[in-house]
Amino acid sequence: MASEKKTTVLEASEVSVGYSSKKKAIAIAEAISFSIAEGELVALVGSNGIGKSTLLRTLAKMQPELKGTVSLKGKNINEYTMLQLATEVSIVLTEAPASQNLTVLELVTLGRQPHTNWMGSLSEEDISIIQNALLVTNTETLAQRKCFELSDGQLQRVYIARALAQDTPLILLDEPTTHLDLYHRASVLKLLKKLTKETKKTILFSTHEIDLAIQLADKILVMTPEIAYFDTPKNLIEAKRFEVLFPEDTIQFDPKTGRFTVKN
Ligand SMILES: Nc1ncnc2c1ncn2[C@@H]1O[C@H](COP(=O)(O)OP(=O)(O)OP(=O)(O)O)[C@@H](O)[C@H]1O
Repeated sequence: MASEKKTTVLEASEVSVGYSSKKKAIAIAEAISFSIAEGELVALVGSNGIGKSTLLRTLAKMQPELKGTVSLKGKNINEYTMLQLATEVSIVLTEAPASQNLTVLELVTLGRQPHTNWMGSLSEEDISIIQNALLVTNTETLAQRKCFELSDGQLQRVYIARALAQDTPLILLDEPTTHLDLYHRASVLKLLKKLTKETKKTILFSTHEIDLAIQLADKILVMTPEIAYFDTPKNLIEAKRFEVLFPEDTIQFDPKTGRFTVKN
């Protein structure tokens, strides 16, 4: 049987990311290339400060790329207006938002903004999408609670619900499992996996949970100071790409278990 050709959703070609001041541009990570297909769950891993958040913000056009091209469904992201982009990409960042005073329902409803008319009134379809976002993230019982009352794990699910309410084909998440215990880390990642498989959404998330990413992600983008590797977990393990992530005198990667251990 011929294998189904998947549509490419997000592509980066020789992209450099970083920050520019008046005088000069400072590149944080360079020559990043990858191609992510519809329905794929992709993890972005690398040590602290390597540039994961900077890359995610660049992919969402929140800051310009320094070099190279980011394409969304075959079109350069710079050719999209911000409103067009808001119907294609949602991004969940780690910073605590100013919106903690909202109820869960209000925050998730905000996700519909790019789709509603200028008065912001909700159609039946909007309401049904919001209900579904609450349902699949298991947050419907929290709907009337204020966001500041929630635990980190509950809040993380609410942010995912808001991204789902935005109903974009591509979702970018910056460290969705920070501050969560092992059970909730695994549940959030399993939820992301389920969404990619059941709704064909494409999800790229940054994480320090490399062990879990190896088990759950279809592909992984491994950022190292020299180069970014992009492949399936199996191929990356075989090519020994995880060994270079941390100083080997402290942390060792075991290719048999796909886990890191502390070296005594
Ligand atoms: N607004 C900014 N201006 C200049 N440099 C910045 C800015 N924001 C971040 N940086 C620098 O860019 C580098 C990459 O930061 P970034 O937050 O992208 O890393 P990260 O891989 O997400 O790290 P972590 O795993 O710790 O969250 C860091 O050296 C950081 O100090």
